[in-house]
Amino acid sequence: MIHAPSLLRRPFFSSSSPPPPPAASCILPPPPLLRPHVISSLARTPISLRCSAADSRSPSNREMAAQQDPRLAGIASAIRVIPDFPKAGIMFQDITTLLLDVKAFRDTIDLFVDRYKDKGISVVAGIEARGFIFGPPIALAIGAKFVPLRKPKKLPGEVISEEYSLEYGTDKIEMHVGAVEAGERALIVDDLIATGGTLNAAIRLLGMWISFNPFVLLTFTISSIYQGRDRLGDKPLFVLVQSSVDAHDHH
Ligand SMILES: O=P(O)(O)OC[C@H]1O[C@H](OP(=O)(O)OP(=O)(O)O)[C@H](O)[C@@H]1O
Ligand SMILES: Nc1ncnc2[nH]cnc12
Repeated sequence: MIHAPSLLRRPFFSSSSPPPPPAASCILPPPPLLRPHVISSLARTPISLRCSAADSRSPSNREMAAQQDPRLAGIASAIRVIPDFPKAGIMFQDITTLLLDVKAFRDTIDLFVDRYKDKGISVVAGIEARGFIFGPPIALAIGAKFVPLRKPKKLPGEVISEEYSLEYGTDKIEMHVGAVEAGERALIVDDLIATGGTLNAAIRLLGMWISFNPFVLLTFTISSIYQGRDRLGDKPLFVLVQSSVDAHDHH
């Protein structure tokens, strides 16, 4: 069971040196609770999920911003939540339903592109597997190359590797040597942060080649973002929507 009630009241966005927020991201909010889909067997039951955004911490500002950008509600509601997958106690945030919703998918990409275009970003690094879905369209739209951060033994060339622990297991990601060069400005893309282990490993990989903090972004996250966010230290983190689910709210 996931319990983090006190943490849930904390700001979920942290950065001591965030990227300059463009207009769209400034107005992105953790607004009033929204309703994503929760699927248990064939039944859909709503649980709470909040739209969120970058660096706004004032509830009034956030609520105001939420009203200004209705796309977040559509994105949040397009993410399906499946309790106890792949094991008991995990509230699995399923973005495959978002991909079926053309508007929500497009809005997701557009929000990130609006935020990160014209920031001199030359590398978008996507984390396998779901970062491969969201990263390439963002990379193309902002004029950056795409670098896949892959699970072990998938890349044929010389690689550098980082191990990390997951919410439900351990893993490793690898990157081709030479895919990025010193001085490049990178954006790391994934769909979710839970413990933050994956994202931290990605940052360490990129950090071997890029001297400054890479920007990182997620399409949505779960309640344990607070732990994951803390593990990121002062790295800029951009989250579109945030769930505040309790693992057994649905029961
Ligand atoms: O913050 P963390 O605790 O590290 O967890 C987040 C990671 O877990 C998921 O990927 P997963 O490893 O399940 O791989 P997949 O995308 O191939 O399913 C998700 O897409 C993130 O990459
Ligand atoms: N709760 C969750 N939903 C989807 N992917 C995950 N990866 C780690 N935790 C996850």
